[in-house]
Amino acid sequence: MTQTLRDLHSRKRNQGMATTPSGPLDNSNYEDDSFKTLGNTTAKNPRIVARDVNVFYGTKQAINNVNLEVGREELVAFIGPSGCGKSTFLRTLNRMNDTIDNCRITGLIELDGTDIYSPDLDVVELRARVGMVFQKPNPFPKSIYDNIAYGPKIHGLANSKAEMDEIVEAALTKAGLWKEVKDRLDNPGTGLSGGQQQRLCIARAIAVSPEVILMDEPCSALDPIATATVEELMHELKRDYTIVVVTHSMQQAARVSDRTAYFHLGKLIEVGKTEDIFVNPRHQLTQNYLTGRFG
Ligand SMILES: Nc1ncnc2c1ncn2[C@@H]1O[C@H](COP(=O)(O)OP(=O)(O)OP(=O)(O)O)[C@@H](O)[C@H]1O
Repeated sequence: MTQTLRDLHSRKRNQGMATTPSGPLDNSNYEDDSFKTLGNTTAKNPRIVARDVNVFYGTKQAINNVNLEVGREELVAFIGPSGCGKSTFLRTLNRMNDTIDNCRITGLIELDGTDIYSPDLDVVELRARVGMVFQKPNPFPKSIYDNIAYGPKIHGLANSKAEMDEIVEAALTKAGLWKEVKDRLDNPGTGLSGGQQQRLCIARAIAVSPEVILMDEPCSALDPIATATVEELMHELKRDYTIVVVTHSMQQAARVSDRTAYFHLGKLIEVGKTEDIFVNPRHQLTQNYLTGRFG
């Protein structure tokens, strides 16, 4: 069942509570070195653990001392004003920032207890375990079948054509696309609609059996109907995968996520159950963002 902002607020009203925060908001200055993220940054049974993470582009600091855990079978949304560091932090989780020349990261990020920045870690394998879906659907200029088969081929996941067929069908089925494309697997992936292309990219990530799927504004190039389909899919997928999604849409965060993390100028200001963040934000900055006072 998806939840909407209206659901969250009406549930609150039905409980006889105001929809404005019940307690005084915290105004602590996030620029102070002593500032600590409000809310519970830990997760039961964490799959991802980030400790004291800082990210620099040259001399500019984009992420400042972020601590966060993400649990298995959990969908966490990153929200916050443009430029606050959501995408930068997301990219630290599968070392996509490695591709940016002047980017430097300090701190610790673990996936299932393994330091992903360890020098002997295989980054290609890491990016299969932590897949990524981007803002703009980016299918390869290949057939629908080959888009999915590409990763499993590289990672040697199939011993025969029959096994590869099974992987392709399973990934497309999980991404809710099989029925729509099963009769045209040889057609180019780029010929699909925007929403279908995005589901193809999700299927491509799934095909290499990841543990985590990172999504960077996955619906921002999609129309509302394609967005709804992808959001439904996110709901389905969180049963099997840990998902972290960056979104500019507060409605989307409210609809799909279990926990929400609010970033502001490189700091993780507040994190908590999505319902709590939306109905009872604890920091003034979070409330300002949620009520549209900035961002
Ligand atoms: N490759 C880069 N080189 C230098 N600075 C960068 C680079 N990428 C991002 N930044 C800067 O780092 C800060 C965080 O950017 P980031 O893209 O992570 O924010 P964001 O919250 O995802 O923004 P948006 O919502 O607009 O996508 C910004 O000040 C941005 O200008």
